[in-house]
Amino acid sequence: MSSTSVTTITRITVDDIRFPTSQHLDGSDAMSPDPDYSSAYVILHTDDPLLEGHGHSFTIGRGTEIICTAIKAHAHLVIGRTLEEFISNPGTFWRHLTSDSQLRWIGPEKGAIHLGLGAIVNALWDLYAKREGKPLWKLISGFTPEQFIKCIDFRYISDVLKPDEALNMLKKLESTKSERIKQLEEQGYPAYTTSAGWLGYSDDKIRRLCREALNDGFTHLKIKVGRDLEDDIRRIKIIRDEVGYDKRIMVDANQVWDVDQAIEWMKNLAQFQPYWIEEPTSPDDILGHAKISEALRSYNIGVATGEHGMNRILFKQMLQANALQFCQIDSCRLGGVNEVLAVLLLAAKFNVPVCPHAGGVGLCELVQHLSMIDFIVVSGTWENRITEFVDHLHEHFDDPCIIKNGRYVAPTKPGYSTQMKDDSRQQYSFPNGPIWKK
Ligand SMILES: C[C@H](O)[C@@H](O)[C@@H](O)[C@H](O)C(=O)O
Ligand SMILES: [Mg+2]
Repeated sequence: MSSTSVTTITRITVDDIRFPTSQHLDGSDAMSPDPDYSSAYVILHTDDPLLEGHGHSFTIGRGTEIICTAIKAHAHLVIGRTLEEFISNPGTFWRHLTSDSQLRWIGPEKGAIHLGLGAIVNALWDLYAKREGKPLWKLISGFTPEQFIKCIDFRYISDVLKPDEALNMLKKLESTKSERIKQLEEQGYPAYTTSAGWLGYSDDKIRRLCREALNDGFTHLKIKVGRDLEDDIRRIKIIRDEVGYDKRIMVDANQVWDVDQAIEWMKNLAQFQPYWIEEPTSPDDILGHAKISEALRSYNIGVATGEHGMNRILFKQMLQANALQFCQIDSCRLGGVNEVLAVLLLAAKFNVPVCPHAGGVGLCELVQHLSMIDFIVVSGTWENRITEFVDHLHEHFDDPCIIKNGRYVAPTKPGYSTQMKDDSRQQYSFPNGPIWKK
């Protein structure tokens, strides 16, 4: 801690912010044909007028008001608390936030209440990082293994990963951390793009965006599938035609299939050598994912899932059951940074690469920090790891992510890159902002 003063959280403000992305079918997939990328947005105000923590949870339009209410329901758990309480034991503070005896009933640790929690927790980390004058990835990379462990609530995962074991994993990588920080600052973190692959895009637009992706240095592209097999085959052919076979293509079905249907459909797409199939079926179906993984192994197609992974317990079981080959943490679906760190550790223990879900609005800004922490502190490698990037709505952020040559450039501004511009928050405020009044 760089300062000895005490900072108290005095009030919170919550905003419902929606972008009309459905107009151009940006973000469209087989399950969500018309998403309006949105943010349930919270500001933690403090008794220091110059210090605020900003956080948000990603939604796709209707229902954002429910997450805003869920955020407000946590207000009594943070107002009057000090930043120093959070800093001195972030894991205990996280347990406090998830343990309200009545709120728990509408979770626990899942659904709307957990999305609300994620926004608050992300805002706390933004506040902490801003106070320390560091970007979040650098703040956490600078923690001792003991400090890192203190961020995590091991309840419900200690049967698989005990704090002592996690501590030893982190200690093994401690002496080489500075080399990785240097590598990261020089080269950036590997990314892939989904910008070309939305289901509602025309063939011409797909072709143009594929070319742009190659020009921008991307080597991995993701596209949406699952609405119609013939259409999938036609669209993947276009993309293979544009990018060739030395680039990797991932496909994403956004939960539309039954388990056996997923296997059959993917056998039909195997000729195009997809690297992974993402969300082939219900995000809660651990054994279903295991069956799909097993069936597609000989085709060299991995299963990726996690953007709807509600908590660390689900990830624990997915990993135990060999149900995923790519672990897609989501910075808002999980209960913010603390729970993400738990899942990073679990994935490292099972030797499964973490390839975060991003896109949306503001998710790229957040997950870049998490991948960087994974690289420097937890897994110690970026081998087989790529973080999603989608080129939408970055202009609304104070510290937008930067992609250079297909890689995320390490952020340098203090905070968690969560802060949206005041003007954007006003313009896109739902339903009374000027954009929605039109
Ligand atoms: C509705 C959204 O755009 C999703 O399609 C998107 O998050 C997607 O699953 C992704 O992996 O980027
Ligand atoms: Mg997806």
